[in-house]
Amino acid sequence: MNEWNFSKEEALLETEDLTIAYGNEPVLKGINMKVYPNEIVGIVGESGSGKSTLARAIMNLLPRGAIKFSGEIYFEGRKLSQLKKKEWQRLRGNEIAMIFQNPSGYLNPIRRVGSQFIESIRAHQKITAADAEEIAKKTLIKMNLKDPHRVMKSYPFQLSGGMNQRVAIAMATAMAPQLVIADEPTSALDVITQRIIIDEMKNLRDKENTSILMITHHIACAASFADRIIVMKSGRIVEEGTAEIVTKNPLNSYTRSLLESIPRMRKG
Ligand SMILES: Nc1ncnc2c1ncn2[C@@H]1O[C@H](COP(=O)(O)OP(=O)(O)OP(=O)(O)O)[C@@H](O)[C@H]1O
Repeated sequence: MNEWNFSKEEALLETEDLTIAYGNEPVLKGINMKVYPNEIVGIVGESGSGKSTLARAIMNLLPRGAIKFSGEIYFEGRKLSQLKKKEWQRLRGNEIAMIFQNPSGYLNPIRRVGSQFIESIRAHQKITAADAEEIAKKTLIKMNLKDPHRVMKSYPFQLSGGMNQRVAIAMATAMAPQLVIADEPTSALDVITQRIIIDEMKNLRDKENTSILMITHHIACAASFADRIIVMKSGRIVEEGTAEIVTKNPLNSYTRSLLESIPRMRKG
């Protein structure tokens, strides 16, 4: 049992009646969802359905003063609203890591990738710079960056967008956090690299028991990756279930329309 008295039978992450508004109209309306240990959950829905707001709310990255927020978020049974600044620093990166659609918010443009990566590892683990460099290079190789030495020596602007995104994913996953929240992490990557990244994230789950909350527009992508799918529309959860049931036997007409759009896109 850890310091938070968390039992592994419980959800790792849970939202309770989470409602968030930027103005008067809520963009999340009473969201109740859970992610269990060692589970991959896909959140799908059209643009504007509130997926990113949900991810940022979990990471406490919303401008609290500028939003209306009600409900609660629990991580390992603990109310996140009660965490102090220091506890948030430990939680982010160590226990929950987020991968954004665009790595530019993550990487400092005027520092070499290697020093940023080594520093981020050493912020979470008491090891030498040489050991941190070893971990960083191994993680970069896993992300199909075949020349980790060159990547470590480069500034972000010397790498392609897809390479920077893989660096960001490597940095987020190097410490094997308990939960990775990935917001459209592979949308800027070519299909082969997408497959490698997805397989690597599955590996992380299998080897380190990391849970993954993956946000995507594409229900087909979620179906190939997730154990469970949550479908969101206009700030509400309209359907959820195992990936197999949701894709083979969807109950909601919106889920059916997402599924029907897959062959239409291929034909176009
Ligand atoms: N900082 C903000 N200020 C005001 N409104 C916002 C802000 N961020 C998001 N919104 C609004 O909240 C709603 C939900 O946006 P959100 O980005 O969470 O949706 P999404 O499902 O992630 O969309 P996408 O797939 O396009 O990223 C949208 O109507 C959006 O315009």
